[in-house]
Amino acid sequence: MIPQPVLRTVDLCMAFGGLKVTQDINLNLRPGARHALIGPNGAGKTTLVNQLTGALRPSSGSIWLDGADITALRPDQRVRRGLARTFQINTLFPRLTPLEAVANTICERERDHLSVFERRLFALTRRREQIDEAYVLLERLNLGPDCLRETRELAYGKQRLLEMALALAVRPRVLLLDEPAAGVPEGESDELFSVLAELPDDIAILLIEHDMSLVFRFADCITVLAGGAELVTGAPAQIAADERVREVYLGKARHG
Ligand SMILES: Nc1ncnc2c1ncn2[C@@H]1O[C@H](COP(=O)(O)OP(=O)(O)OP(=O)(O)O)[C@@H](O)[C@H]1O
Repeated sequence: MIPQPVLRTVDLCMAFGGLKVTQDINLNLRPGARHALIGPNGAGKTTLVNQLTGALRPSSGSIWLDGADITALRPDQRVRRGLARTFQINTLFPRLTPLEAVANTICERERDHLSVFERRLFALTRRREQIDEAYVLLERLNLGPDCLRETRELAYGKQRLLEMALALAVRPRVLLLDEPAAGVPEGESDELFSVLAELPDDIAILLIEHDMSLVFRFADCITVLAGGAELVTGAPAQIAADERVREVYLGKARHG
């Protein structure tokens, strides 16, 4: 039996004035998917991701997470339901250590499930468990040795890994990775790929990325956007062999 999609869009459309930037997008991510979203500059990838996260309200169509319509939910409500993202632009607190940042996020996640009375007690506990969980997560992302340094001292690639750790700390069902390789020096990109390859199997991942070598190594399914519309969705081999994709995208890709 084919599993139900964990994330689904139905005829999603977005227009800025007369400009249609997202046109009838029907995206399906099954649990554990490794799905990439590619397309030339201006194809509408960021606009689509912003609708998925709730930063932008679609003009029409709907977004479904685990069978529930989340189209009208705020970004924070979507995160609580298991939809997490990383950002293209670094949004970290420079003076916190990775351990503090991730442990704080884990505490927030735990507090969400508590009553007001329980929250007051939670504030009094020592939070050893959350710190241990944060450390295990940081180790998994190769950040163990850096976990007590201030974030601003970390190499750029390490900061991108920390963004991923923060998104994983909310225990998402779906993780949106918005150009994780952007700005990462070549020497650090292999580490990024090995971390991506080790992410938990039960999390569905939507990767938006210009680095074609990363996309084709990572994804088991690729959607190509062109002019705001879905050109084709398929397995990497199918996408690589598609003449239309070559024409609209691969020939012009920045890193392709
Ligand atoms: N707020 C806005 N108002 C008007 N037009 C917009 C707005 N945001 C995006 N656009 C337009 O929508 C189109 C798609 O932009 P978008 O940033 O989503 O593409 P992209 O595929 O993410 O591009 P890139 O790969 O360069 O990041 C572009 O033509 C852009 O100029």
